[in-house]
Amino acid sequence: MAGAQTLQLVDGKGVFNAAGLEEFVKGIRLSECGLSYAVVAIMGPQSSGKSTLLNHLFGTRFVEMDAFKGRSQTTQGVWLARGAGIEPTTLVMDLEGTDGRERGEDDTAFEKQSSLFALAVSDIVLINMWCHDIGREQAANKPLLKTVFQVMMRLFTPRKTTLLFVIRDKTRTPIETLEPILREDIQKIWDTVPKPANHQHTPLSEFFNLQVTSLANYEEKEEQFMQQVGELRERFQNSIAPGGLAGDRRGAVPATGFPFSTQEIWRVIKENRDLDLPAHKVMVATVRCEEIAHEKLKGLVADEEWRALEARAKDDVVLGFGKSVNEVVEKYLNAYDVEAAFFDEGVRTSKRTFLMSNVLDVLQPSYASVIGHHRAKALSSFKASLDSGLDSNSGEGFASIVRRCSEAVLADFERGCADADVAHSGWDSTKAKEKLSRDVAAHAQTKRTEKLNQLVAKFENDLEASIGEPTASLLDAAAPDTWSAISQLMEQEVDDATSRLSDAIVGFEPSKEEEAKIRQHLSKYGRGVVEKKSKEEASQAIIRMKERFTSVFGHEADSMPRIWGEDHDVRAITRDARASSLKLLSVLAAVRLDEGTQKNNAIESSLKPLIGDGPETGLQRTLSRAVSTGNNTTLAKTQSSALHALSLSTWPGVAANDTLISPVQCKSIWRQFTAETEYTISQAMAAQEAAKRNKSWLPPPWAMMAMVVLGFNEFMALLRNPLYLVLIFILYLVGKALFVQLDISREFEHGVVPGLISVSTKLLPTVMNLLKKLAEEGQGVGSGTQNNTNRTNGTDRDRHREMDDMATGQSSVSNEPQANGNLRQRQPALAS
Ligand SMILES: Nc1nc2c(ncn2[C@@H]2O[C@H](COP(=O)(O)OP(=O)(O)OP(=O)(O)O)[C@@H](O)[C@H]2O)c(=O)[nH]1
Repeated sequence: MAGAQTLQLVDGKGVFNAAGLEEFVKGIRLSECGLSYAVVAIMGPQSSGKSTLLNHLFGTRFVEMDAFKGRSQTTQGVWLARGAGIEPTTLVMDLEGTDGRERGEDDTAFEKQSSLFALAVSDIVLINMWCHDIGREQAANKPLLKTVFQVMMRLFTPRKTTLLFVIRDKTRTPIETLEPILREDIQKIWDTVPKPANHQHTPLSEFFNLQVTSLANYEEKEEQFMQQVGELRERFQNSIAPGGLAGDRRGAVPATGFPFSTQEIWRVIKENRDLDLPAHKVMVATVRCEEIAHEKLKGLVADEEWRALEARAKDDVVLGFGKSVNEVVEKYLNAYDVEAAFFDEGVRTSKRTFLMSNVLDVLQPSYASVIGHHRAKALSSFKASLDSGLDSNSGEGFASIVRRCSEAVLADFERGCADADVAHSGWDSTKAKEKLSRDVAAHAQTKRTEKLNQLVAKFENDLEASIGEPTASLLDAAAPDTWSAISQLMEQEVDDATSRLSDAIVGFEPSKEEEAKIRQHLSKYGRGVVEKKSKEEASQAIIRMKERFTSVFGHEADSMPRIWGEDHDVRAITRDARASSLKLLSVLAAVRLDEGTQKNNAIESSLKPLIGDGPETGLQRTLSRAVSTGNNTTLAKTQSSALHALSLSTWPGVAANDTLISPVQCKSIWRQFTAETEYTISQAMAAQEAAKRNKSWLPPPWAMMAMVVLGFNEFMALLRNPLYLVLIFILYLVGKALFVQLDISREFEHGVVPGLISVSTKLLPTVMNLLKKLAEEGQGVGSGTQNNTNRTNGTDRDRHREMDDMATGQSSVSNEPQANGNLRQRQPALAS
């Protein structure tokens, strides 16, 4: 039924074709028109040639009644088409006739509804009327006009719609005569229409712009009709321009809101409610602006440029982020502005704000991500520049490097934030900057602590070296002022170290408290080194004591090895050696860095009675007797009470944590020491006895005389036969060799019987060995090599040395290493 550009907007049953309208609007691209479009509607009696007029006037294709079928209703509901060749875009609405017989009296309601709809939507309403009805009381258009004026009151605000009365089938009466009569008729009708109180005195001209035109009979004077229609058509060109047919129109709805607006108007009309056009306009603006805002937001979210920015922002800093984002946002805001330009300003602005807020919601995560990347980058840049500053050894202080680097990265970060700034967002990077500052400060603090610790550790190592070994050496010397010397050494080294450390930490700009704390730590550390070294030495007290004992016992005053002779007083030497070891024990017993000498003397005095203590060995008993048989008989009592004091676990006047070896432990160590050194003493005594024996190897003079007298014949026989001499010499050599090989003097050190037994067991193997050596030497004589000579020389040298040993009577006891070896071998056995 409809042509290509014709739409049944409201059907005969009053159903609004919203989907069709959307399609229609899209098809004619109405949304691009803004406010530059006009809406024209036609009202009038049924079959009064409305459709015919519109089709000729606007080039539309509304269905016309077939002239040969008689006058009956052809148009039902409301139809819509676009006027062809009319600028600006003109929408034309053909309404159902107002007095149609087909609908009967009940349909008057639809007449009212469609009339109200046409008045609310249109800028120009054509009132089609027969020329012969003008001035007639029963004219067909009178009820129509009444209806128009009545419903107009329900629009609240006049739109200043142009009512163009088109007088059809114009007679010979000139229009100039007809028009006043028509206006008079219209005024009469207006006056009779009941009005609300606020419009009681409102003139008709306030609501309508009345225009009148006439047309010749289309059926009879078609040519004239066509000419007049052509002239009338010209009046619709630029109809909305000032002075045009709709130049005075008010409250036009922007083109993009037209479909929604018309639909809403029809809905309100159908619900038989009053149509508040201003409120409707705001409502349409609200809905449409919101739609446009959503549309633009959707466009931005899907925008390729934005999506690329968003993807990059996730991974890294995006240079020029703010600028790029602003360009994208600007594009969509401008589009919104263009589309929403003709809607109510208040609504438009508020929805723009709403759009911007939603846009910012979309942008915010990416912005936050970019700022986060800038922050992370700034922090790592700070770390790198700090490390490089510290490694450069430029002489710049730590605090100064930190200041320089942090200022640089914070400035960089601020530039990054400015670069990422999104216009109108109001986003503040202060918090991010504060967090960066905190992170930078935390890292600097960590680094500072690390560097300070390294520095302090270096000084600790220095102290360890400068105090540790000297302390050990001083303790080993066990002089009377050992502890005051150690204390002095410690203070001196700590003072030196703290002074150097103070210079070294200047660059860290430490507070006075911090510096004092570091100095205190170093001082404490120095003391700790002494204590540690002392503990180490104390743990080896028994070894040190034995070394000391061996050293004193086995060496003369001039440090030469002692060769035990008859004139040596073993007891006195033993007492001296033990006293020396006891002194060492007293030094190692406790740390005495404060008033060391006094405490040292007190401990030494407490330990002195131990000289008489020890296991009840033969030697010990001898030594005890030596002490107890002295002139002072009260010595034993004094020693007894002193020994009781040695049963305590701490030294008087010495703090528990300064105690290295408790009195009880001292007692135990001493007991072990005396037991383990006993063998050395007995060895010395044995050596002394042997020396005595060696000295008296010649027979008595009477025996020598007897030998001369009784052996005179043998002596003479020897003189007569020198071969005996050679034989004797050979026997001497063999005997001497056996003497050396068997180490006869040593074997007999422990008595004659053990010596004989030992020598008898070794004799045969030694003789065999000697013979073997002689045989080997006999074979080697012919070759006469240098090696043999050397070996012989070597053997001679050994022999000479052995003979020298025999001559000097040096014993194994005087050989210190051997003695120590024997001592060590026997320690476990003694201890057990
Ligand atoms: N007398 C006269 N008849 C006309 C004129 N114009 C059209 N007609 C005839 O009137 C009849 C109805 O024409 P339409 O244009 O269909 O009239 P309408 O008002 O649109 O009819 P509905 O849509 O049914 O209300 C047709 O037979 C036309 O030829 C005219 O100017 N004068």
